[in-house]
Amino acid sequence: MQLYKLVILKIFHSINEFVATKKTILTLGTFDGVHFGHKSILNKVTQSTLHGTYESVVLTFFPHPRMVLQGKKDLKLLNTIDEKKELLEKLGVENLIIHPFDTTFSKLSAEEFVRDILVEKLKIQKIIIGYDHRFGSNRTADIHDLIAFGKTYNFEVEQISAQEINDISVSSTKIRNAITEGNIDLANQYLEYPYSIYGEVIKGKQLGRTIGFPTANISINEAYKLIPQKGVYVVKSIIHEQTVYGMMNIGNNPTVGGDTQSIEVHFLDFYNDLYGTSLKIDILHRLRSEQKFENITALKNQLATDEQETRDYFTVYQSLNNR
Ligand SMILES: Cc1cc2nc3c(=O)[nH]c(=O)nc-3n(C[C@H](O)[C@H](O)[C@H](O)COP(=O)(O)O)c2cc1C
Ligand SMILES: Nc1ncnc2c1ncn2[C@@H]1O[C@H](COP(=O)(O)OP(=O)(O)O)[C@@H](O)[C@H]1O
Repeated sequence: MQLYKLVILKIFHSINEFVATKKTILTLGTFDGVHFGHKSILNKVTQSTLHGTYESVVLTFFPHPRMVLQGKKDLKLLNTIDEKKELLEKLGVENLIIHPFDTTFSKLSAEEFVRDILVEKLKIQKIIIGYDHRFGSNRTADIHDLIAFGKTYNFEVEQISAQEINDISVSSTKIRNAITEGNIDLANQYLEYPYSIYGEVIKGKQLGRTIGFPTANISINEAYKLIPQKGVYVVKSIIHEQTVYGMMNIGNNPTVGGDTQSIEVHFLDFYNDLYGTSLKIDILHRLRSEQKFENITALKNQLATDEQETRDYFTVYQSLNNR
């Protein structure tokens, strides 16, 4: 049985901010999605610190090294930093260091990184890391070097096997691809939680209310957040502590001549003003692709059908979740 310690995750925005009070058990990585594969590594870290002799640390970099070193500004990720914080806290991680990756940092030699950062600053007792991890400027050092440094500087290295690494990288990519293709059910299976978006409700064209389907237009702050394929989805949210169900469209609203992409949710049996509210929207299931209708009446008819399908979905969903 897996034991968990209730922790409040401490966040550090740089390695320099972190002050170790005990020796640490550390892992290093992006952990995009914090899916089932990542959880097996993170559980190794938290289980090793369960008895309080050591403290757990996850070291991650933001911006993502690929954004900095390869100029990949269009890199899209499953989790925003805030989402990742929440997911790591649930797993019982005690410390998260989000270090700003920059070119100066990337120029540290392997030995400087190990000696000055891992040993001196982060006080590692053990590092849990993939067998293929490379580090130091130009990625010169590998796991064998790390094990050798461990003997010099007195820390343990626990390797994650090729099989486990393969599962993890395949699934992060698989989940991103599934979401890009609109296959949200598959993505959610891999994630073991519903993929979600988070943003503020902003003003739209004020058209929704005139056709009987007001929609909260969601504005997402993080340009790097992966948005699912255009289309209509069944969603769930919590508004003022109440669970609300809804249907969401991601698209350009071609029927009303839209050219920019919007994300809008019509909540069922809900009648309040939401402008300025921040909402987390859990995306549960895809209903259909976005279509250009002949006229507004045809769009309205389709929305009524979508509403019925959404209600049917939640009838089954509730009976499964109340068992
Ligand atoms: C569940 C749902 C499905 C939708 N599907 C379509 C669609 O297939 N084609 C389309 O042009 N617009 C679609 N819309 C968008 C409507 O055109 C949009 O809600 C309306 O233009 C109101 O926009 P507003 O909130 O900016 O006033 C959909 C909206 C919702 C909530
Ligand atoms: N059931 C509902 N679902 C979504 N928004 C609702 C609902 N009822 C009221 N609202 C409010 O109405 C607004 C949407 O109305 P709408 O006419 O579509 O305007 P806009 O184009 O500005 O989104 C939402 O932002 C929210 O404040």
